[in-house]
Amino acid sequence: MKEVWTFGSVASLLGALAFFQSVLHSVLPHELRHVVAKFFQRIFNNFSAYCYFDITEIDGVSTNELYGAVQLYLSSSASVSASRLSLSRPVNSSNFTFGLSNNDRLVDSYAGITAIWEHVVTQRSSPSFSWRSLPDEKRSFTLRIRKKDKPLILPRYLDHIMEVAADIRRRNQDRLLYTNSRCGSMDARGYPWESVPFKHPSTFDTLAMDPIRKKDIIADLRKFAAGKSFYQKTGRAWKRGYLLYGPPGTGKSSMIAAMANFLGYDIYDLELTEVQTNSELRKLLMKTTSKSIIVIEDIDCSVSLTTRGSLPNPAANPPPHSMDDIFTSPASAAVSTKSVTLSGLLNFTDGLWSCCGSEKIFVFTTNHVEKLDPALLRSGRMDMHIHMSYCSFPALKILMWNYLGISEDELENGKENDILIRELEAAVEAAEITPADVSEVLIKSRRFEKRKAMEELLNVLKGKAAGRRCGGAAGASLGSKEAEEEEEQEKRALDSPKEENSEDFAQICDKKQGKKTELEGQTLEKEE
Ligand SMILES: Nc1ncnc2c1ncn2[C@@H]1O[C@H](COP(=O)(O)OP(=O)(O)OP(=O)(O)O)[C@@H](O)[C@H]1O
Ligand SMILES: [Mg+2]
Repeated sequence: MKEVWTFGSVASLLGALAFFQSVLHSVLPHELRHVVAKFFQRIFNNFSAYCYFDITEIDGVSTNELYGAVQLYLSSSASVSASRLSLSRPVNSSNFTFGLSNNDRLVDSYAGITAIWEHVVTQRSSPSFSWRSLPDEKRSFTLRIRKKDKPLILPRYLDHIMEVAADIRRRNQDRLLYTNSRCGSMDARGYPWESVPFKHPSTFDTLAMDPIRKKDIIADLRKFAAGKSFYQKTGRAWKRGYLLYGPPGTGKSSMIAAMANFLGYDIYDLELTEVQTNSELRKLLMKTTSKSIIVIEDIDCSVSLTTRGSLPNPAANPPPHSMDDIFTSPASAAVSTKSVTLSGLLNFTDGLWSCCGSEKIFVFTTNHVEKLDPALLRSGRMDMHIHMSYCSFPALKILMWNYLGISEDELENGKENDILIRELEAAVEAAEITPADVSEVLIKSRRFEKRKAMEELLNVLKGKAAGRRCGGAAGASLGSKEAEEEEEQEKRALDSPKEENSEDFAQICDKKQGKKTELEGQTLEKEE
């Protein structure tokens, strides 16, 4: 009886409210109704324990970055807790992203404080005049938190959301490879870089090199990526430089790809010959993002970088006649304002501008380390010098696994009883063959069964070693003990980057240059 009475009273109350509302609608004009509604809303807000923040998709006429970030951020918690989700796949991404459905809500918590998110979607009422076409729906997120919690979490919570969203975006999106091959021109948005999805499959697992050195590099990268507080505490810019040097085909580019895939960073492949001035170089740097690897390949071939802006001597340095002269003449490189100079490049890697953004890795590669200016190699600029050398047996084991599916254990354990494996080990060390050449042989012999493929490889390695021995006899200076010692000294100097190493390195270069001139002199004498 009580229930019927309650139901009856609620029904009559609702009826009275509807009647009252229709009377109000007919008596009060639209503007007055709006004022009354606003008044009641204000009273409600004053007495409510909550405050509300609307994050609209379009802020005026520009897209609101925070809306996109919240959408991504909520997608990470939405996938586990909500029952109805929206699904999307962004451009360049190979992953799906979950999202909060229209007019759904979700409870999140940050630092022990509860935040309630609602996704509000309404139809855009009247098509107002706009320079750009706006979507039919008006979308926004509303954040509801307790008024007393507002000062505790607000700026930090939003920063946290931006960070998480950037992380999700990076994980979902494939790496991007940027290039500046546009000759300094910009795109419609004033951006000097062009990008394509970066799909290089090289990883540290597939990279053939000395396993101990590889471990060192991985540890160094890991330390760098997790070193935010270290760099902050020590007042150092959060960046690191790697110099990769060695003969062609030893895996320098593959190493860069492996680094990018390991860290999840984008790559900026800087084509230095396309850059006309130092200021253009700086602009390019300013437009790179954090968490990226900036690569200059074959730095010795890019531009002449052997002088650091010394004063011009017109007699010794005649003015350049062609564009080629500008790039090839060291002095003109310093004099001309129309070229990148060594000091411009040093500023690029080390100056104040190099710190715009953070978490940046610079990688230079070269086949001729002796041609580089020691200033480029000093520690702090190029923190780690990595020698990519000819294929060793440990590297060969990795390639055998990559191409033939022969495991390291199989080779290591079989070595005692299997002469073929022992011969392979000796031959690969003697052959001085690059991993690229070994890869080619292995690709060709993949059609054979494993044993036959190994025999094929052994034949090639033996042939190469024999060829080297013959070649070595002709070029006596190459195989001499003195030359070996020199090479060893050079490696030592480069592998342990310290400030003094630049001097060691300079001495080595001078010595080498001296020896080269001496040899050239001898050859000339002989010819005469
Ligand atoms: N260390 C390596 N591990 C695995 N594969 C390698 C290695 N070195 C070379 N290769 C193979 O050889 C190809 C060429 O190697 P890569 O381009 O990395 O050499 P590079 O040192 O950059 O040569 P260059 O000096 O000519 O630029 C790669 O695609 C890869 O297949
Ligand atoms: Mg390369």
